[in-house]
Amino acid sequence: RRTLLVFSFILAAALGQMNFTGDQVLRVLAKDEKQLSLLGDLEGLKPQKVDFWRGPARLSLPVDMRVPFSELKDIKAYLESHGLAYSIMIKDIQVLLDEEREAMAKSRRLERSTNSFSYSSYHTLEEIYSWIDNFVMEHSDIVSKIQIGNSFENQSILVLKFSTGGSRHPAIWIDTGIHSREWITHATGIWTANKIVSDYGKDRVLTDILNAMDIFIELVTNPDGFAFTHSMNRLWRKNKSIRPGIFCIGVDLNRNWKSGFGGNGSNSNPCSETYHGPSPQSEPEVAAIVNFITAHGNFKALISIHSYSQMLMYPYGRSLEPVSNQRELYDLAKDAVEALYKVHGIEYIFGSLSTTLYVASGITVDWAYDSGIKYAFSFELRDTGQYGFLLPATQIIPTAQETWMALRTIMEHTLNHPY
Ligand SMILES: CC(C)C[C@H](C(=O)O)[C@H](C)S
Ligand SMILES: [Zn+2]
Ligand SMILES: [Zn+2]
Repeated sequence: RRTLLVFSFILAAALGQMNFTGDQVLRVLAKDEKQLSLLGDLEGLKPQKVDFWRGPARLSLPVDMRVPFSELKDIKAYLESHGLAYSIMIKDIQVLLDEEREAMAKSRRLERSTNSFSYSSYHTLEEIYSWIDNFVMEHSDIVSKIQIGNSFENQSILVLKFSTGGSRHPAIWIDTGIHSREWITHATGIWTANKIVSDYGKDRVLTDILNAMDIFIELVTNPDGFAFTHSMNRLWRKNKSIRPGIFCIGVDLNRNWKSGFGGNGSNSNPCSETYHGPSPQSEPEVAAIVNFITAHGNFKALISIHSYSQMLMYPYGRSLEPVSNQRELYDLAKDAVEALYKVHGIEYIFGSLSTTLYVASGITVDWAYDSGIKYAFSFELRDTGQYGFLLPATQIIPTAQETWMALRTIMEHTLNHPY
């Protein structure tokens, strides 16, 4: 077994999988705005000096940043010279990556021998796409698969439709994996899809929802980036688009939407992790969703799932100005996080995006809200930084179970408050 493990690492190394040995995630607490902007100055440098896992937001929120081993000395000197206090959240990224890969290899062997899909493991793009085909075949009475477009690298972009009939039921949209490194979100989406077909006809609330509304789930919203996190760079966030004369790859798909495009909290530097792209909906992965939701014309709720931080937020991200139904969204978010807390005691904070996290422009939920979808939410799943994007697979099912109760609360409210 050890030899197999060693072999797979050698193979991965040979195939070019990036190595993060010695990389650390530092947690920095800025004392004042000056210090916060000093951190911001580290963003988008080439070669990359730091990779923000939780970007500079507000003074009360810590900044988490991965520092490549080669930059550690300089960055720590930079922080100390400016009196920026920091702690080491993760002292060697590669250790966690090795554990993650080992868990996946073990699970894959088990899945092969039992010919069953493990909902408590992470999977590759191919494994998820073949799960989708089996899942749709097994539950063809209620689930169908729709291809809404192709990614930049020509992967098909797939959406699961859950419907009990009717021509144009009011609909609910859920997307996971728009940021490819946020692996817990795809895994949560897959478990949620299975939960819907398992509970329909048993859970009164879900049955009422599905008898009156359709649910659409896009599990791999950034397929190119997701494939890249398996093949080359586990911490890749953006899509994989390339353009002549631009020397960094990828656009942040959560900054490429029309609403507030190019505003504060998005970056015009193509090397930045929050690069908004050349124009709104320039990315096929975003354009596919815009076209699909606009053509359907009857979506009543949209939920875009990210990680990490344990937050439930609603528009706006682009400005501090409250949306018209702010009170309702606040109360609904409160109900949802209470339902989530009851499952495993996990605490979420909630509120509008710009006031709870940071100002971010060109984001999914602002576009949804401005398109008339009054119930628009963005989740940040577990955890709060101990593992960050490298959340162990043992937490997949607990995370999905608690998230389901919040999703169900939002969907129930949407059903009971037609507009
Ligand atoms: C809704 C937004 C602001 C979520 C955030 C991001 O896209 O930066 C995630 C934490 S990655
Ligand atoms: Zn994200
Ligand atoms: Zn209500």
